[in-house]
Amino acid sequence: MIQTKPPIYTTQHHYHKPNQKTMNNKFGMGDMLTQLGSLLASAMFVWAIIQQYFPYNIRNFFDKYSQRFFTYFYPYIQITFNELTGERFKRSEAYAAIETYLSKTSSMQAKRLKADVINNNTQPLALSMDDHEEVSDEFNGVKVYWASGKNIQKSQTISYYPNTDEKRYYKLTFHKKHRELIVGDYLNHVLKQGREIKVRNRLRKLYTNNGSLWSHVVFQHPASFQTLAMDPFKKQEIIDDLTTFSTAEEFYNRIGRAWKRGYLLYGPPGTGKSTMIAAMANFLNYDIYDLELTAVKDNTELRRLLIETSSKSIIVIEDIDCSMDLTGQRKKDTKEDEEESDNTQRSKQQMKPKENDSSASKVTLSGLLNFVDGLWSACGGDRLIVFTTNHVEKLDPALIRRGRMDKHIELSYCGFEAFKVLARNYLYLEDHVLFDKVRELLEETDMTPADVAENLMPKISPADPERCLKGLIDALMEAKEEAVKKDVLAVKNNDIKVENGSNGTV
Ligand SMILES: Nc1ncnc2c1ncn2[C@@H]1O[C@H](COP(=O)(O)OP(=O)(O)OP(=O)(O)O)[C@@H](O)[C@H]1O
Repeated sequence: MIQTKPPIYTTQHHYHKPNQKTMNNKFGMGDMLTQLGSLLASAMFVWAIIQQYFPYNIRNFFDKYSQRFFTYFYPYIQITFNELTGERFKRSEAYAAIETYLSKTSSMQAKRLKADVINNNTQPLALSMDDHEEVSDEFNGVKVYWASGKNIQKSQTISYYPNTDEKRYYKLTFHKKHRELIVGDYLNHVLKQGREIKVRNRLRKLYTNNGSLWSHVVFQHPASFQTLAMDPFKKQEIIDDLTTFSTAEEFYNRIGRAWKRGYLLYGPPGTGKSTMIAAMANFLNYDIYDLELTAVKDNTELRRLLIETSSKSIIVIEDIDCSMDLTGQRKKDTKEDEEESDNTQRSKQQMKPKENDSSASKVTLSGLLNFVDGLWSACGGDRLIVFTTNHVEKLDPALIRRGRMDKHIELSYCGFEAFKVLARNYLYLEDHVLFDKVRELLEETDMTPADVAENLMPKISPADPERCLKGLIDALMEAKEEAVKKDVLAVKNNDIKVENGSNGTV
């Protein structure tokens, strides 16, 4: 289908001369129409002169009436997408998606381009067309035109926002007979493609909250599922689950559920819970929102923070049992519980705000449940929420029931398969005569992947794998002896309690 370029009229200082041939074809070849065409062309010429040389208020006056006049004859439809929207002049998501979508076309067609560094390894520069440029695009054989523009408004007020007097926009022009296709399928295509390219190109961010405000740094963590030491079957199951989730937008729409998934990661300290979150973010190409609940004043602040999170992100609440009072359950903690908790747990408890502290967080379990179930679900886009804990048994069952925390993953002490991953990563070793000894010891004693990794860390350069393995074996034997000593001591203490008339339970 041959389509000619439409005459684009805008309220800007630039003017695209109409194509006379196009106009004649459109309205027939009769004399009268030819004359009408010339009249129209003359009118447009006068209008262009006014735009170029007349002061703002006169231009404004002419704009108002000329727009009405041209609309009558003009067979094209225009849609404007402004860059800044809303009260707080937030950058419009549609504008950003269009800019990204047009980047490739702009770099081929536009004469003046803008470049921005995106620090992406594969594509370091993002190109977009400069103001008052125009490019064409084709969709299902239909040609459309994108023009970039800028309105400069003389504002009387002092604004806190930078350059709010300059209002950029993209204007899409297409023939009115294609209205349905362009307004529906084409625009969906542009926004979807734009978002996808943006996600692929973006620098991912790690957000942390200071009270009710998010601040971010660039997220660059090298962890991946390849480097994560855990049982390969379990690992594959998680990878499959994430892949299914991230590509299931239509499925979630069809079954009428929000596109969300909750993960509960639990296990002793140093078993890789934080490392797994980083691997998940790298795998899915998602941002991370590391939510510090103890810094959140109340449920309202929590709601605000969560509403501000973007799609394609993982919202993480680490050590959930230490971050909040779980419906009074913690208040009922027995003395024994306190004795039981290990040093790490105790130090984390110290970080927890005191109950009579006026600055203490008033976020409640019900506030958190509301967020997991309702408010958060109302925000569009895909999001994962991940809770981590060292003490899964202390969590309120309501918080972690399926539907809220869909997948419960236990990260445990290092097994032989996990050790093999670490040996491959740290020492480039697939096999070694000492592996059997390591396997035997790992079956007999508990050592976290963090400790195993530390023992495999080469201490000299170039690395001596055998020396590292021997170091690990020594450490495992030491841990085994410690465990035996602890057991003996525990049995002795129990015996003493029994002698004193107590069966050891309080
Ligand atoms: N499964 C694992 N695979 C690879 N490395 C691991 C694994 N577990 C721990 N490590 C190593 O140990 C370090 C500490 O692990 P990580 O912080 O992920 O543990 P964690 O379970 O989140 O601990 P905590 O509960 O104390 O926060 C990591 O930097 C990583 O190098």
